[in-house]
Amino acid sequence: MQSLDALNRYAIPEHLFFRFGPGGQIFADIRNRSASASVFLQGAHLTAFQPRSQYDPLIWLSEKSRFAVGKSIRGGIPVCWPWFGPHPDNPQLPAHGFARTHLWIVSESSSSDTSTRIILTLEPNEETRTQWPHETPVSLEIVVSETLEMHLTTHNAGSESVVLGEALHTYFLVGDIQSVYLEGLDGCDYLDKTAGFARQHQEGKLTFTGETDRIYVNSPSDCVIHDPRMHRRIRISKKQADSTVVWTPWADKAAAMGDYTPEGWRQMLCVESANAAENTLQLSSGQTHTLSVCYSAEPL
Ligand SMILES: O=P(O)(O)OC[C@H]1O[C@@H](O)[C@H](O)[C@@H](O)[C@@H]1O
Repeated sequence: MQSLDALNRYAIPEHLFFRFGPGGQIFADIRNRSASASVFLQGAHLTAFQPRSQYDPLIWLSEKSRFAVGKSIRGGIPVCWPWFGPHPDNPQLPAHGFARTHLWIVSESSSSDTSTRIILTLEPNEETRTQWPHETPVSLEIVVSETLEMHLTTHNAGSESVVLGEALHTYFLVGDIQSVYLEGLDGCDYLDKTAGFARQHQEGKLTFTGETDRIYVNSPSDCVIHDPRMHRRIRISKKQADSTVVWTPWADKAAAMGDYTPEGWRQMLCVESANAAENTLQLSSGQTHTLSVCYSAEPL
């Protein structure tokens, strides 16, 4: 674990500070003329992002989120890696992989008045090798400006190819889940987890009237959340991410999860940029892959 002293090498006056947050966990506190953000070292987990032009944050964080060692934070942008959902062969291993519950290290930072960049890295270690016996260092570059950019890069430094699943599991803040709609998935097939992974076909825009849990495959286009209550659209532009996971738990599931307030689920929608299901990657020895996403808000 990097000490606060070691981390302070990457601090930048006026733009990037390292602080202790809830649960005694260290996070990067980022601010510049365009935006502010928080990124926890456990999981390289961004928990807040707000452009200064916006009255409200773009990213949702549960008021009941746990901030505990080895527990994923509810909300923000968990990094699902190196598998998405349950492990393909071993149900004992944690859902969505281990990257979101391990400590990452900070390896670079830079800033101008309007844009701050931080890179966090997770190297293979004794603990990760018990779950994933592969030499695949991973890094997450985060650029905080009027937009939020994320680049998740995996390098296969081992001698054999690996099968990799991944997602930036982004929780967006919305005015009311029942009044938003999502565009960008028209014509795509999806696997519906609420119906035993039945394969379905999307026609038109997506609205929300109950629990929704879908992996849209072969869906590289921009997705746009239209939010009349917040008078904005959120655009999600991705590269090298062929799947889009759309998830909202609704009341009963949220209540069963233990880290939602009773009404919290109404104000979130997950649109996850992923390589999952049939878009899972095969990374050959020596190969590097980067999944990139840019999030921006536009007035309605
Ligand atoms: O509770 P977790 O592990 O953070 O997962 C939340 C949700 O994440 C979504 O990506 C999955 O499709 C859902 O099935 C899952 O419930």
